Amino acid sequence: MLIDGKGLSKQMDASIIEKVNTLKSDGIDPKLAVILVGHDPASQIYVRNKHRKAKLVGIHSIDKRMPDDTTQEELLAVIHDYNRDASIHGILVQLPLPKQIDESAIIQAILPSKDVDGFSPVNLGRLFANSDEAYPVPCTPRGIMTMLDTYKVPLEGAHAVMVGSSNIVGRPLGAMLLNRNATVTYTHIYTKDMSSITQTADILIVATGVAHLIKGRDIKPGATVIDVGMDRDKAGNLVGDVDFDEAVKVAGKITPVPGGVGPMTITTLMQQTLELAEGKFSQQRQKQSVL
Ligand SMILES: Nc1nc2c(c(=O)[nH]1)N[C@@H](CN(C=O)c1ccc(C(=O)N[C@@H](CCC(=O)O)C(=O)O)cc1)CN2
Repeated sequence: MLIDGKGLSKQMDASIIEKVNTLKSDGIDPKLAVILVGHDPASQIYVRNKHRKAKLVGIHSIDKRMPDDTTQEELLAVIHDYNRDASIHGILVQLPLPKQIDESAIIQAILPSKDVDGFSPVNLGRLFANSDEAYPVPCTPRGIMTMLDTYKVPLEGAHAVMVGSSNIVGRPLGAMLLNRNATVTYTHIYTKDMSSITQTADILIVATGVAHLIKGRDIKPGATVIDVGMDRDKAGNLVGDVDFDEAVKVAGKITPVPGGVGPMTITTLMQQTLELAEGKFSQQRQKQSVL
């Protein structure tokens, strides 16, 4: 069965539009600030798509562009301005950043209460501690959890194997799955005999940036396969980290590339901007819902 991230994101958009309208009728205008430093071609596309989606759902978005040679101090000054601006509910800095800028210093400068990407150490700490508070979480992992729940993939007791342990996807997603009582194995570039581990996964999540790394033989029959990769094949086509033509014959459920995880990331960003504007994350001791 195909897990249709694109279709699901469209359904979610409709409900976000309704909630944004309700919020606006209460006098609150949800506002998202998106900061892009430099001219990375992929980042320019993702940022353009974020503004398009924001417009579609009625969220006001600020399109802040800064040149490639922006200094860390200049970027910090913009973040501090946005932190102080009460009309802005969510702030994100598109990653990756140019080399002269320390990514972690930038992420830490965003107020945790406006951290719509869920990357700040405060919010990640809450996630890894399985805190009872409500807090924003990284959008790609949350979008994947929404897909798993929507397609009724059992999590409790399932063996979830992460291939790739990035701060944006692998690590936080492993924590979310652990918080839902899955048995989580992280694998990475130093893992020995990776295939013997992936073959035991009930849920296999692949986020490595290596085109077609995972073949049919690496997958347990009937497993759910989530492909976070966005790579180019020799002909320049967009492909995933999973060899889809092989995997689809073995997997029980599988996400396509494109049209799987990517669209859910952007819709989840809108969902979290809305929730920040609603004040959901300022209510303490409210159990985090991943839906
Ligand atoms: N500040 C952030 N930076 C980055 C994040 C993030 O969540 N926050 N994630 C990625 C990039 N990203 C969002 O920013 C992103 C990547 C891809 C897609 C997407 O919709 N992909 C489509 C294909 C698009 C294409 O044709 O190229 C798909 O998979 O169908 C959305 C968001 C790194 N940086």
